[in-house]
Amino acid sequence: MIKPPLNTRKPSSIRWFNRVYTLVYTIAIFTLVYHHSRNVISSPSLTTIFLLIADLVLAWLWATWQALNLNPVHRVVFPENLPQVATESEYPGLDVFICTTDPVREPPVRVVNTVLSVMAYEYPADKLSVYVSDDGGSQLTLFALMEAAKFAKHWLPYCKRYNIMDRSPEVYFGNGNDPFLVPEAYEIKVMYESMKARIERVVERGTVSPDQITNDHWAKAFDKWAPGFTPQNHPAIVEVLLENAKDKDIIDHSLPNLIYVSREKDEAIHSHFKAGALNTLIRVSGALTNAPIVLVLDCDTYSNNPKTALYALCHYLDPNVDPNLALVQFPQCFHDINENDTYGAEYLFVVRATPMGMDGFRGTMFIGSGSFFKRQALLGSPSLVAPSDVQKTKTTTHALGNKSIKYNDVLELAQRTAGSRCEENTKWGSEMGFRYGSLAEDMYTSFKLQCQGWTSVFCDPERAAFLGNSPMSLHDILNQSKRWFVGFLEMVFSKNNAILYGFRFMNPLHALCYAHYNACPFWAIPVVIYAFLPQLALVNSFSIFPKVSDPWFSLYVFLFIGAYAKNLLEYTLAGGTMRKWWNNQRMWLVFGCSSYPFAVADWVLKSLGMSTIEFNVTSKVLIDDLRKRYHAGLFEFGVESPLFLTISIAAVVNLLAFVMGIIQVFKNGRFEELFAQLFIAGFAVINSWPIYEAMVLRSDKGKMPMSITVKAIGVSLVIYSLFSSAF
Ligand SMILES: O=c1ccn([C@@H]2O[C@H](COP(=O)(O)OP(=O)(O)O[C@H]3O[C@H](CO)[C@@H](O)[C@H](O)[C@H]3O)[C@@H](O)[C@H]2O)c(=O)[nH]1
Ligand SMILES: [Mn+2]
Repeated sequence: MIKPPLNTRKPSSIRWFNRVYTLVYTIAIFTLVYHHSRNVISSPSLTTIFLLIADLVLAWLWATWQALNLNPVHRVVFPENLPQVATESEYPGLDVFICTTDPVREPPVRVVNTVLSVMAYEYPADKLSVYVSDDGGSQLTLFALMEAAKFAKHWLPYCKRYNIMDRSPEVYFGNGNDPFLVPEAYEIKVMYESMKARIERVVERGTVSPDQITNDHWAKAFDKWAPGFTPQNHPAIVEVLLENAKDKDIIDHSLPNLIYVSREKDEAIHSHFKAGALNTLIRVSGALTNAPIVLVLDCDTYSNNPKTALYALCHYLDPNVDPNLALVQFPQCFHDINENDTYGAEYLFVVRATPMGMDGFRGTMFIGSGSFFKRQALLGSPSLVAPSDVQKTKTTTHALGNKSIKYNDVLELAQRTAGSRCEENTKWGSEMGFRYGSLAEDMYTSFKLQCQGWTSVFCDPERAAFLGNSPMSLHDILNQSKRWFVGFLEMVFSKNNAILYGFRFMNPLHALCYAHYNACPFWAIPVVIYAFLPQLALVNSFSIFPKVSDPWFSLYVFLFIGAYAKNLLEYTLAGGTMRKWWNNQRMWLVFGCSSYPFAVADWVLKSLGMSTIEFNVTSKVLIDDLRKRYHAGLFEFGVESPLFLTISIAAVVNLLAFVMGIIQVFKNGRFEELFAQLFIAGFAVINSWPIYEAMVLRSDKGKMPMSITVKAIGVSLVIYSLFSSAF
């Protein structure tokens, strides 16, 4: 008898349209390059050379993007068929890794909510362990987790009894779920609120006082914070807060393991940021529970669907599974994005379109959170670790046999593996575990895994599996993206880059997908050229594009409309709306004048040894005032940042050029010759509207700081006068 499937994979029907489009558009690009080359030869000038460079970079980025559209696939899972292949007792063990690093930017209450939401998974408790890595080495986080351990005894049975979907208590109680509908709800809500208040009090005070800990054993844990302990310099701490074999909830059911880990820190030794933290967790969990499947989460990405682990099993337990399957990736979705997604922060292309596209080759990227890894894959290449299916891998055993995970020898071993020197002269970070060398450790790790021969799949169920935090201020989002782009540049300029290394070890089309993202910071080149060159020529009445009646003009029209319309189509297919798409393309221009070029500058400074690269953690603090403005659809400026200065200069120059251009056309005619430049400046002006508004019309806290406005106008006038006779 044929068993019902656990999952299906179907190529998307849009792929044929994409392939034809790619072919036609490629011909158009070649024609344009021919046109430019001819111009450069017939009238060599900086203008023609810059235009050629801009379009060559655009062409490369466009071409690599096409790789993502050639074979997108849809997958569906059928968790209802799981009982046909495995009973609950046969499920593989699952170790969940949650990273946090800064109790100020990542409030412990939010970490606790993420922890509780996964502890409450629909998964056998004796197979589930939750590890929290605290890179901040903070008593506050440990205290919060102790509170969570107590509250879990009430929260977990409650969720399971009433089949609650929102298992992050903050979300559940904040969602307007009337707590009086379910008998114990009110009691649980009070319990949650008082836990939250206790945690927040401690966070406000900044220390944990002994009278706040009732459990003697737990009180001892704080002795580790001896004088001289700093987040950058302290011993390893491993605390088992809940042990499945011993701890029970209020209805006497066993609870999952809950373990706090803060790896040893030594200022002289590079921490490798999140990748280093995750590698520590691989070793610590290897010593304690050693589950064959590992779920990686950021501290803000709480579970939004208690069945997600079962969806992952639909791949791992499939009898026909590829033995090299290393990763089941769920999309990173976000809560609290505003109506029209002002900052394009849903990243629909990265989150949905790209993974589907890469899944058509040998697998999607790891995007940092919401990923179920096969532990084996993190321990070496398939040829070394002999891939097997996860069911056959031993579960819940550790290095010292089946002793309690609180047993001293076991804990000592775990603590040793969290030592700062235990990676010296090993393959951790190069051939094993999460890879070092890029701030985009997620993308780099999956790239290296896939080069070793491991594969991955993308799982995108209707209800989002996880929901995370997205920045509400423009400054935060630009800084966050700048970090990613520096990480991409580190990949481009490493010997393991997507082209030189990728082409040798993976399908070249698959490698091109990575090459596309890695080259993203170079968008800065065409965006900056197109943001200034046509405009400065325009104020001088100097025409740099073919006039409207010239046949070459129609090539430009085709390329512009073709690119934008296709982009809109792809965006809506990924689930976006027209308004969101507009904002998304605007953010691309904003990145082009800020985080892309700044990332290049950061990377150059780092390469010259003039600065060190830091992982600037994104703030997850919710500020009411800011939230209101964000939900009103306003851009949040407010701080004096060089990232705002460059976009402001571009906005002012474009406005100036557009106005001057119109005046000149009225005076001298030549509309046909200058139309393309007027159009580009006009397009930039429409896109820059929120910037003008923030400079002139707004008076709230999020407006553009006056100093930036003044500097932008000043610099624009200097640029204008410098170039007034350049053409
Ligand atoms: O030294 C560090 C720095 C960061 N983190 C953790 O890494 C996670 C991601 O950091 P965040 O500041 O939230 O970065 P984002 O830019 O929001 O994260 C995206 O980009 C990162 C790569 O730059 C990926 O690691 C993330 O998974 C992905 O969501 C957080 O849980 C941090 O606590 C550490 O554990 N140690
Ligand atoms: Mn984040």
